[in-house]
Amino acid sequence: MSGPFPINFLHFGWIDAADVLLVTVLLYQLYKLLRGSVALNVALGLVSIYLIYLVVKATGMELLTKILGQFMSVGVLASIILFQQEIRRFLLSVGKATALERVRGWARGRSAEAAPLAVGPFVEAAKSLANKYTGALICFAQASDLSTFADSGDRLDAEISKRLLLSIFNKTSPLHDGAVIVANGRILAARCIIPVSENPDVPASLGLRHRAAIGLSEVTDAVVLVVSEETGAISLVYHGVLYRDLATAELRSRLNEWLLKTPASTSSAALKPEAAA
Ligand SMILES: Nc1ncnc2c1ncn2[C@@H]1O[C@H](COP(=O)(O)OP(=O)(O)OP(=O)(O)O)[C@@H](O)[C@H]1O
Repeated sequence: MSGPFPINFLHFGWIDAADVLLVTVLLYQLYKLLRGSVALNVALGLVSIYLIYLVVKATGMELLTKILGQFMSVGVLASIILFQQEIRRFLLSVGKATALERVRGWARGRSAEAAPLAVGPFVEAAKSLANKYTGALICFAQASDLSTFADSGDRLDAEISKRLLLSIFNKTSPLHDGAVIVANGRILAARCIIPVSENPDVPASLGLRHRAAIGLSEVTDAVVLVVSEETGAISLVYHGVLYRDLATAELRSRLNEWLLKTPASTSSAALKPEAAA
């Protein structure tokens, strides 16, 4: 095949160029996913063993080739087990990027018009919780399906009310630990476990509650509200970006803008997003 790069002994065509480009993009995405986590070191270890295997095979060292060959034959299975968290996050981010997920969200009737969400109870509850230094984590589902995370907790499927939110996050409540998931204008579940961000750029001062909020927003389009137990600060996280220490008006404005798609009021222009990603 004649191609753009005629090398005497190689037939390097446009398809090969596209192939190399796609593999490069894939490897870069994998690197971005693993960067900063121990999984990157494990992956580098596996790649090194594979390279050694290729060298010993080419040089004809039979015994070592056999031993490493056995190792490589279970390598795919071992990688799936070792990297299950990373593979899950990768697949979630691929799914999130596809238009299909939006269509699914539309089909579930989750559009703002189909199920208008009253942000008032959340704003009021966040204010009360913050005043009492009670921690809270509330995830608002949009197009991405959060039912897997809801399954990790206790299903409620309850009507939204400030009183219920305060009861859930009350420190003596058996439901207060973990996250509340809100979907289709209902409180879907409480005590849910959501993915924790492994982004090394997240400030060390932020604990697990904030890291979990950032983590979920990295792999879904959910909006996450966090009330800090330590400082009483109210924050929002959206698409991996943390908006810290919000005043009530700013909180309401952002929730309206992101969940109900109504334009932000002028007060929200004062927001200083703190990049967490
Ligand atoms: N993966 C997770 N999914 C859901 N909830 C979580 C997760 N990780 C931590 N949490 C919640 O966060 C609480 C721990 O918060 P921690 O003090 O570590 O975080 P923080 O960000 O410093 O918050 P705060 O400012 O409120 O102290 C846990 O008790 C639990 O309720």
